[in-house]
Amino acid sequence: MQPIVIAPSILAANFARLGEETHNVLNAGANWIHFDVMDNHFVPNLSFGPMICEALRKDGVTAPIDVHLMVSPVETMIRDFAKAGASSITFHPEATLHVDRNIQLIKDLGCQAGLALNPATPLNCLDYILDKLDLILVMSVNPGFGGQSFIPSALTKIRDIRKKINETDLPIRLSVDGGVSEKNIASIYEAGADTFVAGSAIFAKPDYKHAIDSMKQAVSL
Ligand SMILES: O=C(CO)[C@@H](O)[C@H](O)COP(=O)(O)O
Repeated sequence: MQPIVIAPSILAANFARLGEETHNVLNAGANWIHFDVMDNHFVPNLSFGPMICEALRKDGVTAPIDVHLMVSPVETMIRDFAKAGASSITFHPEATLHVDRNIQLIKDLGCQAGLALNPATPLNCLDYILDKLDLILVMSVNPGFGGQSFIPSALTKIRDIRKKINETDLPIRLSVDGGVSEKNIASIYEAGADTFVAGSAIFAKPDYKHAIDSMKQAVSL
């Protein structure tokens, strides 16, 4: 298992003060910044693109930026986000005919490669590519919006993926995204996740440090 990572999703931040909000969660103890990219095509919502990622880098954000592409097609955005300073880039297998090629593209551009699985996406999408991945992102809500409730069947999926990862002996991260909070993070961790994406459970709280510390304490860090 990899060291625990708390990755606030800035989708839930105040967009009018995005730079300040990003620095605030990092100063409050966040390990990564999770960057949700929505295109109103693959998912029914529109968020932000590579220019915002680049602006955060120019504003002095040095922490890993974990880009989650909820877009189709993916190739152009992979190239643009790698250029804009993304550390990892994750896409959905349903968004492209060429999963293997796009994993390779991400790596060739110097980023870590991830695959995101929607709640109903079967695990056989990991066949033949598992050893090429740096990260698997389990969606515990249907993608498109923050503030939804955690879908309990995600716990079974996390356990099943953890078994697969452990069989490889590779340092593949298992990330969980959607409805993660200080109340359920312990059960998600026990199921086998090591990376926790949380939007409203952090940004809707008045004290980001208290919110992040509560999550870390719940997994005994
Ligand atoms: O990618 C998504 C939604 O599509 C997530 O990153 C959510 O934005 C997480 O938000 P909360 O469920 O934690 O509010």
